[in-house]
Amino acid sequence: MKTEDKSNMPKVRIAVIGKSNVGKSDLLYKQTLNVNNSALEVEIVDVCSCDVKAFPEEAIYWADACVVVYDITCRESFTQATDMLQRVLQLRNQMPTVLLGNKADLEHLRQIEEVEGRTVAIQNNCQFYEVSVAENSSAIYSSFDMILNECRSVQSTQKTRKFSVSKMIGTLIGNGNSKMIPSTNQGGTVVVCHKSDLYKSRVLRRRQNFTATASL
Ligand SMILES: Nc1nc2c(ncn2[C@@H]2O[C@H](COP(=O)(O)OP(=O)(O)OP(=O)(O)O)[C@@H](O)[C@H]2O)c(=O)[nH]1
Repeated sequence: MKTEDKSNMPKVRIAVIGKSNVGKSDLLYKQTLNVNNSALEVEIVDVCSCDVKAFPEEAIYWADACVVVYDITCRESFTQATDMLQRVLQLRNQMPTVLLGNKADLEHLRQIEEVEGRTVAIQNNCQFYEVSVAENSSAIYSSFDMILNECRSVQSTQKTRKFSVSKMIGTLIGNGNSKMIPSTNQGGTVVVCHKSDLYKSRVLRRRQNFTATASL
């Protein structure tokens, strides 16, 4: 793909968080996305094992969406995921978020019933899936499709709002002629502060240039 094409591509940044050993890295390496034919650049940060004490706040501000992972065979990972989910939504209550219960292939070792995960997700108003990265379950793809679609719908709402703000400012400064006012945020009417300005890479491993296609 040409560089200029890529620079115009919508971008989605996803933070993946959860206790150590729940399968975050495997989830990312195996992930491929292919929904319809609209290009979307996806940047994923695998936030190395973290807990609420060392909560990756910067990554949450940087991201457009968050995936919280636990291991269905480990009660502690579920407790941590629950705390982390609440913390994420305290910081960014409108952020598209999904709770994933991984290692669903290890049914005989299960410590967390599916209904427990689903209940926490409902209480926090986020999506929930049980998946098995080992078995490459289709729920992995459904969860990422869902989160990308949610992000793109948020982004398109934001674009509409920016356009409206430009027009409103034009009206306020007494210039009703839309030809004289930039209809986009170029030309200094609206300053966009990128979340990446808030982001520091110190505590994170970045997976860049992860390109996917998605719907909308
Ligand atoms: N049975 C089974 N094992 C899995 C699954 N997903 C990951 N694993 C295994 O779980 C272990 C931990 O996976 P990682 O991807 O390294 O976990 P992580 O969350 O990135 O761990 P940290 O890097 O310590 O944060 C590895 O041995 C994986 O092979 C799964 O769906 N089922």
